[in-house]
Amino acid sequence: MPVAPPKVAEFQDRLLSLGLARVSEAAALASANLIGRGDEKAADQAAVNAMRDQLNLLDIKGVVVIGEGERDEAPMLYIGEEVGTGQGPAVDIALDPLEGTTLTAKDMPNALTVIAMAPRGSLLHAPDVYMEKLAIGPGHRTGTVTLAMTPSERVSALAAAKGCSTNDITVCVLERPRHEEMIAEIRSTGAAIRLITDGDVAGVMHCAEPDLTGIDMYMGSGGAPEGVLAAAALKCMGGQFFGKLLFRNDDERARARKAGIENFDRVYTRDDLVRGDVIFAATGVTDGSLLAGIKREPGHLTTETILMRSKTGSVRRMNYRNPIRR
Ligand SMILES: O=P(O)(O)OC[C@H]1O[C@](O)(COP(=O)(O)O)[C@@H](O)[C@@H]1O
Ligand SMILES: [Mn+2]
Repeated sequence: MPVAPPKVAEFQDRLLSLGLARVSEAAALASANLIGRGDEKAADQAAVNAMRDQLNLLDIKGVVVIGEGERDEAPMLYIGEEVGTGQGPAVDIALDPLEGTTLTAKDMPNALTVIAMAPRGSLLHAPDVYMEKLAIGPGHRTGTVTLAMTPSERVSALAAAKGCSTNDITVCVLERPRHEEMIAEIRSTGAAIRLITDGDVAGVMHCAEPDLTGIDMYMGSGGAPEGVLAAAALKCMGGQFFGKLLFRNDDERARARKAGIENFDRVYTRDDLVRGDVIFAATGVTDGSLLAGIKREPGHLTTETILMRSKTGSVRRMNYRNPIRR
């Protein structure tokens, strides 16, 4: 008689998502004492340690596919690290224990802890290279804007889709010398630009809630790992995302090949980066337009976490009060 294959535990996203919120909360709480202390490395390390400890308590057979770096350069939460108790569904994990290390060290807005989880094999193994990104919120026809359009064409196309003037569009862009030309071109349309110094996962997420954040579109290059995390967030919140990997040298191309990337010119859509259901949690570290940062009150710290599931489109906001034990 043929032996029945072992039962594969299902991706129980309803239950797992609650565990995921604790993971992002723990990372944020661990970085609390390092907000505004000018030490990016210490803040990141604290978040990494806490995130890893909490992740290892979850009943999953997890593999980090977007993590702190390659195994030889990141001792913890490196790409390929197995996490969880090993009892449970096989999942891919994408994480950034502190997205905005500099924002945290300088106590500037929109630093987050971020983690996403999906069935094994469904998240793109993005190498640590740059990615050209473009995002808009929900409610628009696919291809309303594309990476093939020039920045000014994208602004005009989105304004036409929204039935407003280009003057009414706000684009979020990372303030970098490499973006100077793009910024000038966006400005030539009359659109406003919200420049951010770091944190493009939050930048992209802002597009999903334009009424709350005032941001309609995100464009420019940033980390490819952050691109996968942003796509996971938009898959839950709604919205379009396009990304193309950018290579500066052969070393970066070799990294991509190692990660299994074959087509270097491919434009990835949101659903190419995240190919199935995903759950996503982010906790505010410093105050931002989407999430409140960690608050220090007598005797406790409080956090705000956004917890989302793409299967249902459910978005939960959770406040957590963590007693300070002495
Ligand atoms: O600073 P660069 O090289 O332009 O890279 C941009 C990337 O760095 C960040 O601003 C900050 O990321 P970390 O805090 O995780 O290092 C990302 O949001 C963004 O994708
Ligand atoms: Mn980051």
